[in-house]
Amino acid sequence: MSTLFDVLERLAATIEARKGGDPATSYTAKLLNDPALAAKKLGEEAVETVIAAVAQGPDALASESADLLYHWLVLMAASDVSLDTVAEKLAAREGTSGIAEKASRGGS
Ligand SMILES: N=c1c2ncn([C@@H]3O[C@H](COP(=O)(O)OP(=O)(O)OP(=O)(O)O)[C@@H](O)[C@H]3O)c2ncn1[C@@H]1O[C@H](COP(=O)(O)O)[C@@H](O)[C@H]1O
Repeated sequence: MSTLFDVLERLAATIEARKGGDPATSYTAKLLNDPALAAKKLGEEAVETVIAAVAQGPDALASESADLLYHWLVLMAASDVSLDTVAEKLAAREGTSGIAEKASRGGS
């Protein structure tokens, strides 16, 4: 069975390969050609994920999460943000509690 990480890696490669593709035959290419549309779709999928979490149950939440991750990967590609850069940001935060980090910014 593929892990989430395996699937995301394959999906990211598929998305990358759609750059310059035909928007008439590839939904991914359509979004890659229009980063604002990709961002709008990600926002919609985020809202749908929240609704699934609070009102639709685990299976719907899993499906909406898959939509969310796909659209997030497309937005990263459309905006030329490498996944390695996101990984660096997360790695730099490892071991730092969100509560401590917020307090260091004067939050409560
Ligand atoms: N994982 C996905 C994936 N998840 C969701 N979607 C599409 O995302 C679109 C938007 O989802 P919505 O829930 O908003 O559906 P909708 O209401 O019909 O969309 P709108 O009318 O609002 O635009 C739908 O058309 C889904 O089919 C995806 N489209 C593609 N992929 C992957 O990307 C690959 C390449 O796709 P193409 O570039 O289209 O060949 C595919 O083989 C898949 O692996």
